[in-house]
Order: sequence, then C-alpha cells, then structure tokens
Amino acid sequence: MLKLFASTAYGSHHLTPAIRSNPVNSLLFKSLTQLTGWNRSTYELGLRAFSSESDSDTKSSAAIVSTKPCLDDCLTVIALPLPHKPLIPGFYMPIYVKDPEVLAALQESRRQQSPYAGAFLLKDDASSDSSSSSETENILEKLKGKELLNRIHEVGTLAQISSIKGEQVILIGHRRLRITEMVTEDPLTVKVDHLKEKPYDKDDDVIKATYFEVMSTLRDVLSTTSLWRDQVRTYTKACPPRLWHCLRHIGDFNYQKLADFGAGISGANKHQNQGVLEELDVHKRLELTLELVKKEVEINKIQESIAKTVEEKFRGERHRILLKEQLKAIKTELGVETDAKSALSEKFRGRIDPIKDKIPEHVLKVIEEELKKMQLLEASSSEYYVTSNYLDWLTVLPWGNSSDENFDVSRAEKILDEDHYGLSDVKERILEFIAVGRLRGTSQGKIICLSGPPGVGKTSIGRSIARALDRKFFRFSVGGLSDVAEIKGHRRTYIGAMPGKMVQCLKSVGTENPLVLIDEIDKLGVRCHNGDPASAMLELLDPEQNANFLDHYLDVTIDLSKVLFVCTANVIDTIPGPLLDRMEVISLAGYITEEKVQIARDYLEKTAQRDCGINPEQVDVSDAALLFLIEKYCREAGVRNLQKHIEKIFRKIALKLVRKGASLEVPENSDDVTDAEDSKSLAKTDLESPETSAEGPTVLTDELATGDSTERKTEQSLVVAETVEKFMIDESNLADYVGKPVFHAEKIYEQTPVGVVMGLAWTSMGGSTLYIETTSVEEGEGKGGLHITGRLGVVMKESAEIAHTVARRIMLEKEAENQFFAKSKLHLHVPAGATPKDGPSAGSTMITSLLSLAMKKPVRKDLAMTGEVTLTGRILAVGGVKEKTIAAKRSGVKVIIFPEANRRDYDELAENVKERLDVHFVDEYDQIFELAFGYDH
Ligand SMILES: Nc1ncnc2c1ncn2[C@@H]1O[C@H](COP(=O)(O)OP(=O)(O)OP(=O)(O)O)[C@@H](O)[C@H]1O
Repeated sequence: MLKLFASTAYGSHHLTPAIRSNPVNSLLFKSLTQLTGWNRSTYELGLRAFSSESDSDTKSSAAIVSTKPCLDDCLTVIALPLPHKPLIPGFYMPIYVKDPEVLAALQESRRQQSPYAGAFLLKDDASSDSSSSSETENILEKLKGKELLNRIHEVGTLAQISSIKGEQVILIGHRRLRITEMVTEDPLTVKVDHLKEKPYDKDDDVIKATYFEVMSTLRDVLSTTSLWRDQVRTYTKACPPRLWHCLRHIGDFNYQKLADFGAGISGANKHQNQGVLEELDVHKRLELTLELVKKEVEINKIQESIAKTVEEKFRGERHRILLKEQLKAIKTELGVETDAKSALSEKFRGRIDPIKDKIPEHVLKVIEEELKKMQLLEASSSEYYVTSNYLDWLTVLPWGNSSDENFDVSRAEKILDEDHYGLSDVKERILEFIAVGRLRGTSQGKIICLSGPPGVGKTSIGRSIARALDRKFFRFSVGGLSDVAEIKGHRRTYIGAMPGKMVQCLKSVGTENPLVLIDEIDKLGVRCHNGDPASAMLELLDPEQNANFLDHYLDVTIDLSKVLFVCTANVIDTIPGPLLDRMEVISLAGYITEEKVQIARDYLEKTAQRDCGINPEQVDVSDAALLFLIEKYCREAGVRNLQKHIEKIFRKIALKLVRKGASLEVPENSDDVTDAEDSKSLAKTDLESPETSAEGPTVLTDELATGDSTERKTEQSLVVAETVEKFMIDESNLADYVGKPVFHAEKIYEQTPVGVVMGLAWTSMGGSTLYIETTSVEEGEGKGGLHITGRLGVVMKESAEIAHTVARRIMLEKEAENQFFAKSKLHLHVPAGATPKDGPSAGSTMITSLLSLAMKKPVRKDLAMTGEVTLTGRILAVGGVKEKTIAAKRSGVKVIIFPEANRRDYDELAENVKERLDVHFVDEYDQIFELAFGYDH
C-alpha cells in the first residue's frame, strides 16, 4: 500500500491543516509510522516545515522548487544515507541526521544558496539479519567515511534540503545521481554524475502502449480508491480532489514522470523502488512501474474484499443486536411479559374466586400475597418459578369440596358382598362403623387398621369401603419409608421441592374427604437423620392433630380431619405404640380351603376370565381341580397365589384359543389341514362340548376345504369364536396348566408314632401345623438330660425344659415305677429344622410327646394341640386361634385341644371353620393326658 507522502515536486506544495486532518492522511500517517518508525510529531513537523517552505517557493517561482543555483552545478554533494527507502524524484522525505557535523554542513550549504545533498539508499547488511528501524539508526550513527560509502547504493537522488529543524531534515527529490568518487570522509562528500534517461522514441507504439496501460491502471485505481486520489491531490495541489481533476493531472505527466509517480505512490519495497530509481531506460522503467501498480491493484482488491467481509460481519452483528433491542422494546411496549404473568394470575384467580368463601382465611391471605409478589418478579427468574409453582399447589387443592358421603348400610353391605366372599366379621365391623357414621352424620375421627397375612384382601376391602361410602380412594405405601419429607413435604427453598403425599393425594382426588389407604404401616422405616416417620404418621393420622396438618411445602395448615384413614399391616406388633393406640384393628386371619374354593369360584375365576377375554362357557374348572389346586399349590392363608394360578390357567387357555383361531385363518392352501387336525385332537383331549365336538370342527374343516374369499375367512373366525369348545380342567390335566404340585401333605405321619405329637403354630403368613418329636438317646444309670434342636428361640427352649420337668412329675404320679426319665438321655426336635421358631404355645405338645415316649404309647389319631404350660401344669391362653384352627383343618386334624382361656376366640369363629372339628378346652395338663392317651384302640 501507499507508504509515502506525495509531495509536489512538479508544482507548488499546499499541505493545509485540512489535508492534515483528512482521514486518508491520517491513514497514511499510520502506514508511514509503521514503515519508518516516525512518530506523529515528526510527521506534523515535516508537514508544517514543508508547507511553509512550499508557500515561499510558490511565491518565488512557478517551478517546483527553487533551483538557485542551477542543479547542473551540484556535482559535489554531501551524501545522506536513507535507511528505509530511496527518494524518488518528485517526492519528499523527512530524515533524521544525528551527526552534528553533517547537520552543520547541511546548514552551511543552505546558507550558501546551494541547498542540495545526495540521498542514497543504505544497502542491506549481509552480516546482520536485523532490520528493525532503531538498529538501522544505530548503524547509521556509527558509519562514517569510506565505510559509509561502501554501504550506500551508488545511484541516488539529488535532493533539495527543504528545511532543517533540529535533527530533522526534509528532502525533496529532483534528479538521479551516481557517485563517482569520495571527496571528504567526515562528513561524507562525494562527486556525482547527473543521470539522464536514455533517449527514447515518444511515438514508439510499445512504449506508448505501456505508458497508456500504466495510465489506465492508475486511473482505474483512482476511480475506485479515494486513498489514491488523495495522493494525487497532495501531489498535484488540486483541491478539492475531484476525480476528473486527478485524472487530468495524471494525463499531464510525461513518460518518465508517470513511471516515477506510479512507483512512488505504490507500496513497493525499497529494492523495487531502488530498481525503478536505477532504471534509465524509460520503457523498462514504465514496465517496472506497471508491474508494481498492477500488483497494487490486486492487493487493493483483496484488501477491499476482506474489508467488505469484515464490514458485513459487523453489520450482521450490529443488525442482530439492533433487532434484539427492537424486539425487547416491542415486547415491553405490548406488555407481552406482563401478559404471561397476568394470564397465570388470572388462571390462579379463576381457581380461587368461585370458592373464596370456602378457603380458610389464612390460606387466602397467603395466596393474595404470593399473587402480588409474582407480578413484581422477573418472569425468567428462579424466584418467579418457585412462586408460580407454589401458587399452583395452593390454588389447586380442593378447599371445601367434599363428596357426599353415603351411609346407606344395606347398600354398603351389598357392595362389600359383591367384592368379597366371607369375611363376615370384618364386614360386620365395617357396617357398624358406617352405621355410627350415619347417626353422627360423619365418619371422621377413626383410623381403621386391617391386619392379616398377605393376600387376604386387606387392600381390596379398603377399596370396597371407599366404594360403599362413596368416597374417593387414594392408596400409598409406607413400607420402608424413612424420609419424613415423603409425608410432610420438602421446604420450598430446596430445588425441586414437592409437597408431601397427603397434599399430592388431595390434589389428585379433588375432594377433601377421600379414603386414604396407607399400606404396610407395620413396615414403617425407623427414625434417622431425615426425621422420625412414626411421629410424622402420628401427626397425619391422629384426629386431634390432623385438623391442623402442616405440610412443609405448603407452609399453611390444612384440615385433614375429614379424611378416612385405613391402614394395612401383616402384624400389629411392629406398629409404633402411639399409632396402634389410636387405631381400630380389624384382623383378617386367612381362609380355610372351603372359603378359598368359594373365592376362587365366585371372584377370582370370573376376574381372570374377564381379564383374559374368555367366555365363561369356554372353560370348566372342576371342583376337584380347584380343591387340588388349593391343597397342593396354594396352601398359604391368603388367596393371591391362588389368583395367580387361576390367571395362569386362563392365560394358557387364551393362548390355545388364539393358536387355534390363527390356524383357521391361515389356510390359503389346503396343506394346512394338519393344523385343523391338531385342533380336532385338542378338542378330543381338553375340549368337550356336545355341540362343538359334533358340529364345530366339522363345519370348520368344511370351510377350510373350500375357503377362498376373505369374507368367508372373517366369518370363519367368528364361527370359531362362537362355536365355543369347552376346556375341561380337572385334577388329571391341572399339571399341564400350572406345573407340578409344590406342596405335599403337611402330614408327615398318618398315625403319629411314639414320642411324636402334632402342635399348632402361628406366623405372619397364617397358621401352620408342626410336629414335636422326642426320642431317647441312651438308657442307663445317671442319665436324665435333654438335648433340643430345630432352630428354637429362647422362649421355646425354656418351654422344652419346663415340659421335661412337668412330664417327669406327671410320670412319677401316674407310674411311679417308670424310671424312663431318670435313666434316659433325651433328644427333642421340631421339624422343619431350617425354619426359626419361638414362643411358649408348644408347651403342652412337648409334655405330651415326652410322656408318649416314656409310656411307649402313641397319642390318639388326628390330634393337634396348643397351649402354654406352667411348672404346675396349668394351661395358659395362646394367640392366633383362627389361623391355628384353619391350619389344623387343612391338615386333616379332627381333634384339637385349646386352652380354656381361648374358648371365646374359638366361639367367634365362623361356623364353616368349626365344622367337623372336635375341640376341647382345658386348663390343667391332666385333662390333656386323658384326651391324648385315654383312648381305646
Ligand atoms: N374374600 C375375598 N373375596 C374375593 N376376593 C378376595 C378376597 N380376599 C382376597 N381377595 C382377592 O385377593 C387378591 C389379593 O388381595 P389384597 O391385595 O387385598 O391382599 P392384601 O391383604 O392387601 O395383601 P398384602 O398384605 O400383601 O398387601 C385381590 O385380588 C382380592 O380381590
């Protein structure tokens, strides 16, 4: 690019303040400082000096510079080294002269009316690659005499000393010179020859063409680049720089001037410029210039395109910023943000306005405050999000909205019977509860706890109660729950805070009097760093406290007193005391086989049929099959496992039906007859139906043989569905559906041998039978010890020792001569050895077993007993009478011995459970002795 100030060597110089302040010149200055290292003051100084000089020159002469004395007389000149660029004739250049002797000599020559010097470009130092301007200046200072002569180019410029200000000397180039010899060393003065251009033919076509090409290239550049135009203006003193003006001035240049001008204003480096300076052949000089100018044009183009791209980028960015700002302004003007907020608060108001009088005052106050706060918050802030969420919860709750409760006892009874078989005592208790509700007008203030083994219908009965009362139903499990926040919610300050289960329940049911079933309350987690879940549950369930239940998230108290809580538990021992105290426990003991058969027939089968999409006429499960299923596969107290097995049977039937249907739809070709035959064979084994076995398959086979249209095929599948074939499930083919039986008879012995007696036990899974076995290990003097096995707990072990003592006493009383206990070492075992057992209720069974061994007499057939024994032989009450009775019945027991204290429990049992049982109630062991051994074979 352009690096030098163009001056008016061929006319007067006018560098006015306007020119200096011109942005182009300021750009030039930048370029110049980059190239030469001059600072701004130097630049301005040069301009001023040159300006005043030129003014005087203009006045004194119309020539470019004063030519007194005649230029041709200047044959000996002071040689000034130029560090950065040669001085092209017609241009001016400021330089610094540090050597005082040289400065003095220059000033002297000015005074003598010979203000000329020779300006020669310094050659590159081959030994040093340093090219920084400061270092070059240093070299210049050191170089003197011959050394300096050797380092400067031979060809230079005769330069007029325009001004000297301090160390700064402004030179204006005039002619080309060549050094011929050195005159003085310090300052370096040389003799020079004035060089003249070689003669050329002005009309030569080639030179002319080159001249015009340079001219046209310069004009192109000038017409596109204002920067170059300014160069011309400073060069030609044309002001203002109109295009036509510039172009006209260039047109005035002769060949050599144009070549020098082009080279001077181009951004060529010092070597290229030196080349132009040394070239005396005008045509060649023009060619060199043309090359430089063309190169300049290309660089210019690239530069302009880069500038354009950058400009566009900036413009795009500016545009985007502008658009963003405009959008923001429009949004604010239209109040879009405010609109979103208003819409939200409208939504919340729409929820609360119709029920304002039902919302408690303290809640309404909080809602209003939060609504106001929301309006003031920035919509994008997290605080806004928290507040709107909070308001959402507060306004969505069913304030004052209750479902109408139905206290119709007979309707409730119908519903309970519809959903559940048996459970008459449970149903009775529920009906009592509903009746009380009817009299009081409300059923609040009660917590029902349904306890019993798994699968006995606790959850489903809870659902039925809700249906009977016409209350909404919500269920959640607290098994393993240890985080209080699950019940009472998180504080709003936490990220992702949520209200507790109860508030979520109210939101989901939409009424404030639902029936909430809390499952697994006996498995509530223990107190930990997250709080005490038992206390939180108490706060939730206690009718005294829950009218003002405080959820951490809601932060306002809510009334839960209208909620009916029903809890379920497998055992009540693990329910926290204060909670249990407030509950009304209803226990569901489990079902006997007959009950299970009924449940299976009337409920489970029907549900499974419906769920599998099977018509009732398509399946027939025989009574024997059902009984076999219950006794050999599903012995547990509940019916969940039975339900699973029945579902399994129906799923298998569904698959068979579908397979059969699919085989009937396929037969495009008659090869598929095998499938049809398969179905026939199936009909022979599993399926039996008078109409279908006779007609159904025949019809199908006929259809298959001729089946060609799709319509027919559709009809066929309908026929298949309609021509039902009955799947007969009985004892013989049950295993095909549910696999091999899992249980074998609980009874190990048909007739218990000597030393073995059947006891009764209770577990959280229901009741069961167990054997107490005793045998003597050794007989002889000094024995009498007892060895106990069977994973027995401390209480049961103690119970065995008591039994041993009591048995010895009784033996002494009954048969004094019998020395068995005194002489024998005994072993007592309770199978199954892998199951841990504990409790005192096997005491009576153990004594009987030991006595049987001592007397070598087995107990009577089909006998089972239970009862804790004291050392004096008194029989104490036990728990789980119903479960134990059911278990005994299941095992084919006919005679049961219970403690007298349990008579009431037994009497409460349903008649069907007590059927065909010979039950005895005892309070002394002697009575058991009579019952067990006083029989005649
Ligand atoms: N007496 C009954 N009459 C009809 N169906 C019953 C009866 N008892 C239980 N069921 C059925 O047995 C299935 C299991 O019952 P449910 O889930 O209520 O048992 P649960 O006692 O709550 O068990 P868990 O303690 O494991 O939760 C349900 O499908 C239920 O309808």
